[in-house]
Amino acid sequence: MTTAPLTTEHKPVLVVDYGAQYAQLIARRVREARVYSEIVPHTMPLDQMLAKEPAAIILSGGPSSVYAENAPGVDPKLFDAGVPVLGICYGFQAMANALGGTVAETGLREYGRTETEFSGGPRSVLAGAHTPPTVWMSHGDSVTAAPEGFEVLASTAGAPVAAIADDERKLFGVQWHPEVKHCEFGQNVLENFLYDGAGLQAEWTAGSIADEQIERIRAQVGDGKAICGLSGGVDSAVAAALVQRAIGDNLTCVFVNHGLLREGEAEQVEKDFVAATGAKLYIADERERFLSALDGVTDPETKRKIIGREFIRAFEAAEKAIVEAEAEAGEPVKFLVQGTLYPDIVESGGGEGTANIKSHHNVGGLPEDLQFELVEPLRTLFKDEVRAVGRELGLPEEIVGRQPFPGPGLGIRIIGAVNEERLSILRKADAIAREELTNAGLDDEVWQMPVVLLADVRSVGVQGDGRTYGHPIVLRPVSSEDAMTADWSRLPYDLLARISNRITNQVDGVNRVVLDVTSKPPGTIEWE
Ligand SMILES: Nc1ncnc2c1ncn2[C@@H]1O[C@H](COP(=O)(O)OP(=O)(O)OP(=O)(O)O)[C@@H](O)[C@H]1O
Ligand SMILES: O=c1[nH]c(=O)c2[nH+]cn([C@@H]3O[C@H](COP(=O)(O)O)[C@@H](O)[C@H]3O)c2[nH]1
Ligand SMILES: NC(=O)CC[C@H](N)C(=O)O
Ligand SMILES: [Mg+2]
Repeated sequence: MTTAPLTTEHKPVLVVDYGAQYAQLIARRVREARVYSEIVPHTMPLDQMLAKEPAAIILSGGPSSVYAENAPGVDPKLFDAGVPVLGICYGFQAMANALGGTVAETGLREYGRTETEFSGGPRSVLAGAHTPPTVWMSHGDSVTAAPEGFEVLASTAGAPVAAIADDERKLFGVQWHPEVKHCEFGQNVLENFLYDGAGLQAEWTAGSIADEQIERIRAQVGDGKAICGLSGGVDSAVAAALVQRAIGDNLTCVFVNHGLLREGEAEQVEKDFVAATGAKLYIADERERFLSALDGVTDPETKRKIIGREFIRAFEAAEKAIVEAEAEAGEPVKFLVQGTLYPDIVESGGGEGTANIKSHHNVGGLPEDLQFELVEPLRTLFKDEVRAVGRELGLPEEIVGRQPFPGPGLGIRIIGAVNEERLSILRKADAIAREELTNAGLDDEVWQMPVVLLADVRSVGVQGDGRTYGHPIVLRPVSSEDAMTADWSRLPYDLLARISNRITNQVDGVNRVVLDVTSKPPGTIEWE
C-alpha cells in the first residue's frame, strides 16, 4: 500500500537520482517553475522510466566518477527515446561519456562560486543571460571533449566544457548546479530547459492541483463514505478540505487524542477547523490505548510502529462508533483519508530506492492488516505546495500557516520511555517555549521548534541553594523550506534566556535547557 503510484494527471519530469545531495532540490525547483516532477533512482531500468511517460528527464549530480569501476551509468538508449534530457554535474558527465565525449580527472577541482565564460553567446539553456553567470560548482572531474553534435555553450577555468547543447535532439548538460539558490541564473537554466528545450507549460499551480485532486477523490470514493484523520495540522486540514469539496457530508473527520498532544491542542482543532469548514468531527479519547501500548518502550522505531498501529486501531474503533450512531446504522466506512506528504513517503523509504530514515506513523508505521482503502490527495506534494492549495481552498491563515507537529506527538520527543509524568513535564516546557516564541513575533521565521525531554539523562544542578538532579530540555528551532533539509534557527539570545529561565523555574524536574545547533543533515528535525 505504501508503494501505490503517485497520483496525478501531469506527465512528470523525472529527476534521476545519482546519489546527489540535491536531487530533492532539483525536483523542487522544477515545481517552482510550475512543472510537475518526481524523483526516481538511477537503478530504475529505462523501460520503467519511459513507462512513466516522462515529459523530460533530468540526470542529477552524484559522488561517483564515470570512469570508476561500477560507476552508475545511463542507458544510451535514453538519448534516442525522443525525451528531452538535461544532465547536471555527474549527470552531465555520464551523458557526455555515454554519447562519446571524454571525461577526465583534470586535477582542476572547482567548489563553490565559479565564473563562467560564454563560448558562443547566451543561447539555448543560457538564453537571456546578460552576462556569463557566476555559478555554483562542486566537481573534481571535467568533460574535456563534448560528444559529437553538441555545441559548447560555456566554459570555466577548471571546466573547458562547462555547458553543452544539442538543440535538435533536445539534449543539454551543465557542469554546475543550477538548482542551488546562490547559483546565478540557475532557475533560468532550468526554466529554459523546461519551457524552451522540452516545450512544457507552467501548469502545475495550486488551483490546478486542487481541481485535479477533487476529481480524483470523486472517482476513487464515488458515493462511499470516508473518515479523515484530522490532527489540527496543515496537511490533514487541507486533505480534509479537498475531500469535503469532493464528497461533502459523506466525510467525517476523526481527531484522535492519543495523550501525546501538546497543551491546548484538542481544543484548537474544534475551534479552528470546524469553524472554518463546518466539517463533521468525531473526537476519540484514546489516551489509555496509546499509553499502555507504549509502556516501557524506548526504541524510536518501535515507538513509531506502535503509534502507527494504534492510530489505525483508533480509526477502526471510531468508524464503528460513527456507523452505529447513524440513524439507519449505515454501511461501513471504506476509506481513510490521511494528510500524507511526499517527504513522509521519501523519508519512510517508500519512495523508490530511498533509505528508510524513520517510519512516519502514517506511512511506514501502518499495520499490515489495514482494513481501509487510503485516500491521500497530498502524496505528491511538498509542504509549501500544500499550504498554497490550502489558501486556494480558502482555509484561514491560522491553519495553513501553522508550524508542523508530528503525528506521534510528544511520544517521539521524550527520549526514553513515555509515561504520564514525563509527558506532563514536557507539555509544560513546550507550552512555555511556544508562548515565548509567539510573543517574540518569530512564529513565521521558525519552521518549527521541537522541545525534547531527555528523560533518561540527568545532571546536577543547584536550585534554591539545594542540589538538584534533574533532566535537560532541548530546544530544536529550525528553519526549512520543506523539512527535507533544515538549518538551526539563530534565535535571539534574550529570547533563549527567557525560555531557559522560565522552564527551569516553572517546570519541576528540569534543571537545564540546551540548544540544538545541528543542521539537517546530519541531524533530523525530531530526535527520534
Ligand atoms: N491526533 C491525530 N488524530 C487524527 N489523525 C492524525 C492525528 N495526528 C496525525 N494524524 C494523521 O496523520 C497524518 C500525518 O500527520 P502530520 O503531522 O504529518 O500532518 P498534519 O498534522 O496534518 O500536518 P502538520 O505536518 O502540519 O502537523 C495527518 O495528516 C492525519 O491524517
Ligand atoms: O506526521 C508525522 N509523523 C511522523 O511520524 C513524523 N516524524 C517526523 N515528522 C515531521 O516531519 C518533518 C521532518 O522530520 P525529521 O527531520 O525528524 O524526519 C518534521 O516537520 C517533523 O516534525 C513527522 N510527522
Ligand atoms: N557533484 C557532482 O555531481 C560531482 C560529480 C563528480 N563526482 C565530480 O567530482 O566531478
Ligand atoms: Mg501534525
